[in-house]
Amino acid sequence: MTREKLFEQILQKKSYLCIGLDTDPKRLPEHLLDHEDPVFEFNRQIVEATADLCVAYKPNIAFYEAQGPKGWVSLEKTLEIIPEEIFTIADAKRGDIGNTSELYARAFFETMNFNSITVAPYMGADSVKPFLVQPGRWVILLALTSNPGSKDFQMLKLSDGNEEYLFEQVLRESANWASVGQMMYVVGATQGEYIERVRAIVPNHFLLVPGVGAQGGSLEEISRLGMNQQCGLLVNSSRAIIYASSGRDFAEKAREAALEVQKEMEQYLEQYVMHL
Ligand SMILES: O=C(O)c1cc(=O)[nH]c(=O)n1[C@@H]1O[C@H](COP(=O)(O)O)[C@@H](O)[C@H]1O
Repeated sequence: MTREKLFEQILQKKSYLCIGLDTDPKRLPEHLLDHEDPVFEFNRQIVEATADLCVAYKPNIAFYEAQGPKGWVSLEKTLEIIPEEIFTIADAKRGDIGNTSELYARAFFETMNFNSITVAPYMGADSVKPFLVQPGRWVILLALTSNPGSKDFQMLKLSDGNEEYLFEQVLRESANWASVGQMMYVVGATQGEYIERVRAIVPNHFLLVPGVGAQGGSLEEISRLGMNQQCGLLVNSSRAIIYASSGRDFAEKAREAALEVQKEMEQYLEQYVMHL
């Protein structure tokens, strides 16, 4: 998908919500357990209830892999029922030596038809470039993650006299690997105080922002400090939406939770993005 198409969808839906399909078989509503593929049935109903409110879905691959072959089947079936205009993210956090990354790219972009994949930058340019060979397929590179451990490496100060954090060097260097039409960055919503430093280096890139909802990040802060002229944000929420209820009304409650976020996003789009 092109950046223009993504922005078009954001304007049309007045939303930059990404819903995380982190579907844990242990958290499925009981009445779904009789279905042949309960995980798929759960996803199907979530997608049906929320597709007009979000612009992206992000299945976290761990939730599917953990179930072995049947998990991959649930994932493929889920991908097939996501409407074509919606951006899809394989949250797989991959990256390896070149020829291995090529196979990861084939797995998620050819065997499966994802628009994008999350990739770890630690192994450097040659581990990321194999994901960038097809136009319209995106790399979403981990820059400043939402978890407490982000301090362990990403926040280390480099000893080159510039007083930069390691995550800033990751942004600066990797911005040369692809255009703004093929690269996005993960920046946690819990990292609001650093968002201006991120935008100083990558003003035009889209950022995938997880960490609102269950992890407590502020949608208002990330929107105010992180938006650019093309919105430039995809804000993910997983548990707070898909597990809004554990009963028969789970899809309806997921819709209500998504609608609440979308309404707030509509306000920020009007306030901060001039195009509306
Ligand atoms: O790459 C990610 O999506 C990601 C990066 C990060 O820094 N923090 C983070 O929480 N995530 C993912 O975003 C989702 C957050 O889920 P909730 O906390 O339930 O909204 C999970 O799938 C995480 O794996």
